Amino acid sequence: MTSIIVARALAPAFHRSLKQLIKKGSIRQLQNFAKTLQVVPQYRQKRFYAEKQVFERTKPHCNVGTIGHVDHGKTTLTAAITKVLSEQKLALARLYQDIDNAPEEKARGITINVAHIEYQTENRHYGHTDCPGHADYIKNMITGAAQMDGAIMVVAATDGVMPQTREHLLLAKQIGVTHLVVFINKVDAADKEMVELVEMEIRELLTEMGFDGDNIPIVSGSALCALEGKNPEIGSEAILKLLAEVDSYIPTPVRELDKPFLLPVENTYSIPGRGTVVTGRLERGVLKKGADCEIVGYNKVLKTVVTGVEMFHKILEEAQAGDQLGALIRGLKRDDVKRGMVLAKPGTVKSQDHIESQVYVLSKEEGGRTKPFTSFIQLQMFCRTWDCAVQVIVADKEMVMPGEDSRLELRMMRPMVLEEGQRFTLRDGSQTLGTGVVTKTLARLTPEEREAISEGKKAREKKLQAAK
Ligand SMILES: Nc1nc2c(ncn2[C@@H]2O[C@H](COP(=O)(O)OP(=O)(O)OP(=O)(O)O)[C@@H](O)[C@H]2O)c(=O)[nH]1
Ligand SMILES: [Mg+2]
Repeated sequence: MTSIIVARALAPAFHRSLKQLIKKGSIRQLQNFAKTLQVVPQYRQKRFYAEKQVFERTKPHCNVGTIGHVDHGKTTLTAAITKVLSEQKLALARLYQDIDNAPEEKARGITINVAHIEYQTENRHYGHTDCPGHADYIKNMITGAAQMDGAIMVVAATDGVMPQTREHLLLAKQIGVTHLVVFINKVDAADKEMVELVEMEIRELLTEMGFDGDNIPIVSGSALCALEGKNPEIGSEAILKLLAEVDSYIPTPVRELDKPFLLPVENTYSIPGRGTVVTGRLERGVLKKGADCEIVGYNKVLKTVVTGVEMFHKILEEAQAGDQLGALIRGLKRDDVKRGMVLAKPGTVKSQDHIESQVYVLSKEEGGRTKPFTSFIQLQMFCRTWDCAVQVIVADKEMVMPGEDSRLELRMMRPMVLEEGQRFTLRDGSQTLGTGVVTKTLARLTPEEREAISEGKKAREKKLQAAK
């Protein structure tokens, strides 16, 4: 008791030294220090973070999340994972209530309820997303509020495959989450045959949807038992088995630095005596002085060489993804290059003017439209540093209501650099209509089709006139 009182009194000093140690100390020193802090309750949490800070640099990071039908146990499983890992000091145990009452987040004008949880296994560090409701899953996946490198799909043995199991799976597939691990939950409340039947049903569904149904790992257990510390064989052991599968089956994403460089052009300048400079934030890769590159967009592909890279008025040998930089380019005039174009490694990007996408349309409360829309509506698409007029074809229904998601075909007035998985915003005049992700690039538009875009625009204007 006395030691606690003394330690409490010393806490501010501890905090200062902790900061110092995190900056300068060795791992051993930091861990010893962390042990001392264990006696002070308010520092227990800090201790975890102190350790985590040490671990973080040595483990690759991976983003996952739980998906699946309502009430199948996603949140219970999330809580159970943190509980089981906390016993190995690899996570902070999070209560079910803490996860389920996640604070609201705003992503591009859309309110999403989503819990971001953190834990680690021996091999990796994880960011984990759990959403409290179906609508939040849809929004979260489309807007990328928490981008998943892989997902844990939860199916209750008591129910089997249900409508939202399918829907979340379909959406995952659409937006490019290809690696899944399945957890059959609530086996404490189902018999063995039932569990086997559900597993067969899941494999069939996965295959039907184009996933690797034969090889995707399926683990069965009970999240509730794990959370309550009962029946370890279907409780904590099943959780550890699940995590081992997640560790091995979901690949660590390729670091952005390993990808070919790409710089969306924000501005162009002409510097007397030196040439043209383009500026922007390097989205991925490493950009070095002397690199051959292509500048693509607005129907042009310009070849050039980067003759210098600068950041904050300092010369750099190489810039890395995330850097805000200026690149001096050879042989091009300032007017050749425009904001919205992309500077990239030759042959790695392509212009598109026709795509398929999955779009979430904002509800009225989120600042979106009050009325539904149908095909041939003309909108403005915003992506990276460019924007462009698009014609919309609603692919999967008659009309789209505010607050719904839909598959939209977009026909663009001019070709710009676009890739599958890229996110964008659609606006209607000064109002944001929705946000989406490119799911497929389609064949380039023919001149006739492009003509039809402007005709469609005229037709729509006529219709609007008539309605008035
Ligand atoms: N018997 C049993 N019940 C469980 C198990 N896991 C979860 N439950 C119960 O199932 C109910 C739903 O669990 P949640 O974790 O809230 O489910 P969810 O998938 O997060 O639900 P939503 O977020 O509403 O979609 C709760 O009453 C849990 O206690 C389990 O392993 N066995
Ligand atoms: Mg939940």
